[in-house]
Amino acid sequence: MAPTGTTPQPRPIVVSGPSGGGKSTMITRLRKHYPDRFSLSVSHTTRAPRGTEKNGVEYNFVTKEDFKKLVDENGFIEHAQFGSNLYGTSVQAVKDVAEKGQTCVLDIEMEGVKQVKKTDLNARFLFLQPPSVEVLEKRLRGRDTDKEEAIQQRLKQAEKEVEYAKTPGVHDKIIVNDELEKAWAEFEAFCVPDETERASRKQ
Ligand SMILES: Nc1ncnc2c1ncn2[C@@H]1O[C@H](COP(=O)(O)OP(=O)(O)OP(=O)(O)O)[C@@H](O)[C@H]1O
Repeated sequence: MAPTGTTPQPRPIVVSGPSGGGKSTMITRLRKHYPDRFSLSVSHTTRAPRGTEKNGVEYNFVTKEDFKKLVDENGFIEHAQFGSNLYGTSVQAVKDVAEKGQTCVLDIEMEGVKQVKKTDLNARFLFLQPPSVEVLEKRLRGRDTDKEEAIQQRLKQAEKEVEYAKTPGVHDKIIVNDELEKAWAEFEAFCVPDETERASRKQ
């Protein structure tokens, strides 16, 4: 149910951490157990809708002109170009989730975290840290999704992410993703602080 009157809107949760740190693993699990409570934001794109895709559902479909205008207005948390198309997560898209009474979960990298901190989103910040560079490398290889060059690049970027995460006050919670079940329990407790609610989650 959408919040009314003085009911505070759910605060977005920003999940960051090195690529391969386990963000997708945790967020997928969270959404499976709490499908009505958590939601992802709808991204903007300048590519054309495909098939049955609807504006505002799969994406917010916009023109290049409108996209660039929003960039100039600092309306994006993150944006990037893939091929000839632009994609981005807007501040408003995150607010839209909160306005529906759901907690928006954002999976973003360091620069995005800094950007969120400049907004009025009042987010909570969680950092997923791999136990070591060696373990991270093993997981990235085990995932079998990246070429060698991409793995090396991700490991280099990981060092920067971990360094930034050491800045006092940047994150509300740092979880070392060593043993999956232990990390999940900490992750779940941060996202759903209420024990009773956790006890009645969907299986
Ligand atoms: N605690 C864990 N123990 C062992 N393997 C794990 C653990 N957590 C995640 N993994 C595995 O590590 C790999 C990377 O995890 P995942 O894809 O969730 O990372 P990510 O942070 O979402 O990465 P990206 O930012 O690149 O999307 C996956 O194959 C996942 O199954």
